Amino acid sequence: MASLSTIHHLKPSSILKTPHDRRFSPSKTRPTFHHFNNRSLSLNSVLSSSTETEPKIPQTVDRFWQWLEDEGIVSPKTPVKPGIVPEGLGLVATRDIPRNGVVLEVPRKFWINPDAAATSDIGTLCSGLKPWISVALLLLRERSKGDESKWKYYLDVLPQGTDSTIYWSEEELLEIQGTQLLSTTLSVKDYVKNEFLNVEKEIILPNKQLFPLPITLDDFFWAFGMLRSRAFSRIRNQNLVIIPFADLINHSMKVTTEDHAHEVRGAAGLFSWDYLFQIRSPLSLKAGEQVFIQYDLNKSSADMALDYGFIELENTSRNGFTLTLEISESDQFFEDKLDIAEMNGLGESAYFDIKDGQQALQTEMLQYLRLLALGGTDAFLLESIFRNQIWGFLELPVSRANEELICQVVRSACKSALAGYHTSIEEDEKLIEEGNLSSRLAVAVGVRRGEKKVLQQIDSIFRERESELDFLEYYQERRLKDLGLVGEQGDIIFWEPK
Ligand SMILES: C[S@@+](CC[C@H](N)C(=O)[O-])C[C@H]1O[C@@H](n2cnc3c(N)ncnc32)[C@H](O)[C@@H]1O
Repeated sequence: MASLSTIHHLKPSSILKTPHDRRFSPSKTRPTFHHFNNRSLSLNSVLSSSTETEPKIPQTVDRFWQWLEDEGIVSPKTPVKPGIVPEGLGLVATRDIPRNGVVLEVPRKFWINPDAAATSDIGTLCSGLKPWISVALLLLRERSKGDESKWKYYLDVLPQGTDSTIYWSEEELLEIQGTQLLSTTLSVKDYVKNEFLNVEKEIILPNKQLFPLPITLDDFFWAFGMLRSRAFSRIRNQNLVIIPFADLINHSMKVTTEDHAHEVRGAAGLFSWDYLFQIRSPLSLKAGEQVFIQYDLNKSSADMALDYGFIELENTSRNGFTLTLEISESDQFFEDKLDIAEMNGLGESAYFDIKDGQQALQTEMLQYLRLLALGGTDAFLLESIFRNQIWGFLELPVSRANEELICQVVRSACKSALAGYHTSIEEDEKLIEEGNLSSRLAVAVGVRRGEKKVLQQIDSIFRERESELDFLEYYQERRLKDLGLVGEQGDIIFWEPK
């Protein structure tokens, strides 16, 4: 049996990276949460002639609607109109719309995607750029053209930002201290900043005729945020496309399918035919009700916080925690373990998403954990003669020491991750119960509560396993059974001379 001392290289910190590994030192002032006024359109300055009872529609939105009409994208037959709704701008049914009824259609020439960037006046600069960067540059270039831009009226209704954590102040980020969301947010911000510095040096500064006005890092973040929150990604041939008008539709958890976007061929103006981006309503709606879609069933709460700036506070099934496991370079069996991991489609690091309520752990995660913990008297399994079988062996407990070690390591990593949050689950739940949280605080409290719950859940799975260590069947026992050397009662049958 392997003793802990023979596998001492396996410390919690070496296999399970927790979010507060990252250095983050926001200012020491207390966080203040403001409701973020994220739209440049001023709701009380320029108002249209909407009726008294309806929220006033800003003039920029009226002008956008007029433009859609002039371009033949909407007509009196269009069953929706823009409205001010709790989620910002949205689309509201003007008559009953059946489930799967067509809500809108937008011809290809208005789509904002890498093709549009390639055929625009910055097209020659875009070849070789990452698709999202070419679209971000197109948005910035068009915005700087003002009245000259083909998308002017659309750009005028875009918000200045969202509640995505990429826009949070340092004080606001303190509210997600210790979370994986914080560490992802900081990595994304670093990534966007580096991309900006590159694009500024290679594209923006050398092409002053196309980018006469300075483009700042904040501008670039604006474009990135618009893409993350508004682009459609799952229609045929379109991995990244902003569809003006269609992007006014908000998300609802009541919608449980993502089958709302279609690419069809049809009339695109008076005399032409083209591809149209079509949205069909996933819900049947009465006149006056808001149109909703499901943005993404697979996104976790943290993904939603980062991409859209909101979460489904009541829906805990999106809560999750990603365990990052790593084969330590200081492990004396590093090469063998890496070889085995790679033969089985994994690498030096592996990531496992654990969801709220998930009772059973992924077999692949247990295999990887057992591999990481393998050492001492179990190390013979790393020999090359077992190379093709070992992954199968690791599906089941290898030895008491190995299984005990994975329990200890995971539990201690969970404890240390839990210690990194500045509030308890109970405190978060009290805040949620009291209500009245600003939109950003609701995201912070919901995500940190969700992560902690999942960490507690992982800890309890391994606590239970720890209590079962004496009753599990291990590799040697299974081997003996396979060889017919274990009797019915688990007793070992010794060879006796006849
Ligand atoms: C595609 S846009 C939808 C139109 C947007 N409401 C607007 O005012 O332009 C996505 C953004 O709308 C907001 N949003 C959409 N659905 C929401 C929801 N269920 N709860 C809160 N905000 C939502 C978020 O700001 C999100 O980033």
